[in-house]
Amino acid sequence: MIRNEGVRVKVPASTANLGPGFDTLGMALTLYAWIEMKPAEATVFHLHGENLDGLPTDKSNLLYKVAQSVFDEAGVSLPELEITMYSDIPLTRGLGSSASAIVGALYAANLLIGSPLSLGRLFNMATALEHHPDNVGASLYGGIITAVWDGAHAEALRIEPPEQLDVLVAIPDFQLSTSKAREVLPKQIGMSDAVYNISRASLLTAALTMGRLDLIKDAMRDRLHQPYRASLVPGMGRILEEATEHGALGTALSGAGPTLLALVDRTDNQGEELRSFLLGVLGNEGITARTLWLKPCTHGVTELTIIKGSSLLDMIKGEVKA
Ligand SMILES: Nc1ncnc2c1ncn2[C@@H]1O[C@H](COP(=O)(O)OP(=O)(O)OP(=O)(O)O)[C@@H](O)[C@H]1O
Ligand SMILES: N[C@@H](CCO)C(=O)O
Repeated sequence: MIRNEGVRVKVPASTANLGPGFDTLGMALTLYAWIEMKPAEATVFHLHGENLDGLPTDKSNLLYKVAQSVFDEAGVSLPELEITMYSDIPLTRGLGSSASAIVGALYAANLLIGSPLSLGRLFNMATALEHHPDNVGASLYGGIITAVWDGAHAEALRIEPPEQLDVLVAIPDFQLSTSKAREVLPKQIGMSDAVYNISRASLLTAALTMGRLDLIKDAMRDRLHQPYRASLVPGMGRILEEATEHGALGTALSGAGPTLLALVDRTDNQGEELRSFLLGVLGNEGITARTLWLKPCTHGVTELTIIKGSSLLDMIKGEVKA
């Protein structure tokens, strides 16, 4: 059943590699992208907002290719689409823009043909495309995600985020592609670093599940990727070492960076000191950045009801954006 009137979805951004959980622990964030998809006579794109500047507006666009992979998987032919997107998620900054685009397009395309594919199947397809189950799992299911991927099959469990948890992100004014940030990683690591991370990833998962925010400081530390990526984000080393003295529960490089993320308990913290610390350290390195206060997003990608006569942009203007 093809829904000729089209479909609209809202998909959250995500942070991956939460602390020691490299390629494993992710969290959805209250920062969003919106996608509308309709069958059309000829393929056309409407990309709105500065975050989508420069992306292709033809069939080479990721959204189009992802939608076609859903139709192929379901045995449906729908070669021409009208795709509209608006995004508040900055591109190539470590906030999962590619994962949210993939998850949003998979979910919208599946809705458009009557939802023949299960969420689990969409999760597998998304992971095969993105290779990082923590990013796509968070955008798909919401909350905190612990995920594994063996190259063919992805599994994830969702953890409800502790209510008092807030997230402060400092987003530098430069882009850092995931592929470039992966090039600096070693091919092999030593047993002591493996144990260092596995123990902390386990502790962090349990601490977040049980609301033990006091354990985050020790549990957030990492030796698998952050030390190697420190030179790509000047100031990061100091932020990771010292932010807990300025009100953070713990800090991490968000995804492949360059965004830095701090978990915060706002019930006993006003946050301004931490914000100034992050901006000050980056500023000393000559890096301009902006900060956003976010929350963990408790829901994943969702369908929005289309009100006749109201465009996607009208609908977004009516929402309070993060
Ligand atoms: N809406 C979109 N439409 C088409 N392509 C997109 C869209 N969003 C992201 N992309 C593609 O994904 C690339 C960014 O992916 P990359 O993995 O490097 O960064 P990220 O997903 O923003 O951050 P991270 O994966 O570290 O969290 C963009 O350069 C672009 O090619
Ligand atoms: N886990 C990936 C993040 C991609 O979003 C990396 O750090 O390379």
